[in-house]
Amino acid sequence: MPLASQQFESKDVKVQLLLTGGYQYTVYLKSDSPLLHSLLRKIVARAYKQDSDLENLFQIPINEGHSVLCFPSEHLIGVVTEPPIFIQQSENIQLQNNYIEASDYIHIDNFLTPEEHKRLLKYVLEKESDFLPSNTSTNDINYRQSLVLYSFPEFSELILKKIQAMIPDIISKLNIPSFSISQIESQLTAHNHGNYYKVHNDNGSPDTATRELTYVYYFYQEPKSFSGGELLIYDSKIENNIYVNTETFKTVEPRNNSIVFFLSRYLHEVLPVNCPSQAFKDSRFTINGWVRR
Ligand SMILES: O=C(O)CCC(=O)C(=O)O
Ligand SMILES: [Fe+2]
Repeated sequence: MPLASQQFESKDVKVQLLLTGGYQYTVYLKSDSPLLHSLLRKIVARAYKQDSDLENLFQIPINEGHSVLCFPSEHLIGVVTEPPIFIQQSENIQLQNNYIEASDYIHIDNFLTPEEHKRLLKYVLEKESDFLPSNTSTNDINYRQSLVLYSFPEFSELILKKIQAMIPDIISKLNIPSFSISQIESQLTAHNHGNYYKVHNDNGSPDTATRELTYVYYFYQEPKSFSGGELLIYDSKIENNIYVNTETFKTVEPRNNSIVFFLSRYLHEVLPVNCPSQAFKDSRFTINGWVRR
């Protein structure tokens, strides 16, 4: 049972146990504790009617270890966690410990026509003063450095239409279950000298949980005036029932006028960009976003 998280630091979680007969108990567990994961696995097993080799008896120390709460596992009907822990309901529900899932991506060149590409570059340079420093859902200032333009109506419609038309083919090439699209988000970014985005996934919080696919369209002015800025997409494995990245990854070169698609749950990062001129016009530009189910 993969849990949707990547930066899963060990921290306290308030866990309310809902038992048959209307009984409720609140316990505090570490987010990476095997007991918490057993409780969540039990809920998933119930949901998917997969009762297997899971624990039959829970014994949970309470009152600072002076008492123990025991109950048969079939009496557990739900858990309320604070902060929220979302269980990723994916096609990989049977992934086992030590199984390595190789990441996959589709990279397509010549996404825009030369004329559209030229127009987009001109547009972006005119909008330089509207770009804002980027942030992350955790507001960690050292996690991501780049500039973002959130509104670019002159281009977003064109891009979104093209992407929407490509999705059935992308789903088939990535060999993932089909889903109906509820929304396609987009933003425009500029990575200049020293900018980066550390390892993250794109759907690990409650408000991003329905993101299925990430796309990134790369464009820049020729001759290319930066190096670096490669996108690394990590392979994943399940460790203590949590998705974590392995040491292995695929490297995506941010080729001019190309677009890449991959699963939003994959861990990925943008390596630092080296742009000696530090001029905005020489940035590594992207239009990127997410296809939601
Ligand atoms: O710029 C890229 O290559 C990826 C950006 C990214 O991962 C994101 O914005 O979530
Ligand atoms: Fe991302």
